[in-house]
Amino acid sequence: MKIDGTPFRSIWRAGETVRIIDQRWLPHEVRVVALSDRAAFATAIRDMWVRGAPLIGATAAYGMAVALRADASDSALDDHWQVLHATRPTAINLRWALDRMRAALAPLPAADRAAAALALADAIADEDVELNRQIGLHGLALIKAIAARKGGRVNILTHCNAGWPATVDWGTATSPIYHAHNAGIDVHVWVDETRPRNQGAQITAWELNAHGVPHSLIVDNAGGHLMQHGQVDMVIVGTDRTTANGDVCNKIGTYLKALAARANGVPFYVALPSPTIDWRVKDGVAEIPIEERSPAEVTHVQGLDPEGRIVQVRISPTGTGAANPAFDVTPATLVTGLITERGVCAANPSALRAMFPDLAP
Ligand SMILES: CSC[C@@H](O)[C@@H](O)C(=O)COP(=O)(O)O
Repeated sequence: MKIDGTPFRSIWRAGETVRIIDQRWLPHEVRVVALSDRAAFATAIRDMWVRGAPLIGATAAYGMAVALRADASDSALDDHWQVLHATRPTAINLRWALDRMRAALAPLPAADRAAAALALADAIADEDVELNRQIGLHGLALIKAIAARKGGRVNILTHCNAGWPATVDWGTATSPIYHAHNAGIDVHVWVDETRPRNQGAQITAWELNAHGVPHSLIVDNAGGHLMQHGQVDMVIVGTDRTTANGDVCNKIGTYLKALAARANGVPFYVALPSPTIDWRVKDGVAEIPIEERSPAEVTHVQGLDPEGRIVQVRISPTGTGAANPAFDVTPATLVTGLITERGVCAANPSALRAMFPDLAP
């Protein structure tokens, strides 16, 4: 997508150098940084310079490629896998990308691994762009149908940032929105701010603004009220891990939106590329590891001060503790449909298996 008229991806290569947008500074500054060794890649994923399930996967792939330049032995291949895999626990794309890299590289002579790894990381990044573009086309059909039925503006609620900065390009939840907007459909997006880190306020609002998509920022608790008053036509969110049964794990608060959507008859869609499916997991609530992040993300908020400095401000009493589970699981029964690169399917095991017979074990 474009920033001030210039096309950008969230991660890219200039020669041998891998660059990212350091998302900690959005929306106030577009800061581009180069990641030059394994430690830098691990820090960038763990400390959320990059975030969003598909981008975490692509970054890990490039991290493996850069790490292999320093040491491409068999034991190093496993060690790079371990270090990069330990960065964040919930998004399955991380493991998917690292497993794919290791499986392709292990049979090669050590001397050939680094170059092959870079080419494979490029392929993973390019594939992600295409998967998300396809998701957009399938989601577009859903939005078109609502626009035709309703005969006016389509109001879509989204949570967190499942936009282009969470992927390599297009986004998952935002791809149908961009496609609809580009096709001339009048779409308006309710953007949940998404406490505690405010990915909605900081990143989704920024990218929709940059592309000229009408949107309104809302506090996380406003969605139910808007649904009760007929102001939400559909919900589209992303996911960090989707089980073989169709449960979806996404940013904390997604589950409450799904409950409110069900109570108000609002369709609740989840957009995902197939690498986000964890075929080994059936029961999302019981089996998906939920990342617990720093209490400081809850007790403080980050923003720009009048002098233009990014600062953290305490909002709770000193001494008050905080819990910070970063994700929750929405059971498949609350999901209207899964928007994948191959089409829209029901969130149940047989529909998922029928959509991906070649991937399901
Ligand atoms: C297309 S991204 C889907 C999800 O990864 C996204 O909704 C999300 O929850 C991101 O969480 P984050 O903690 O910012 O990495």
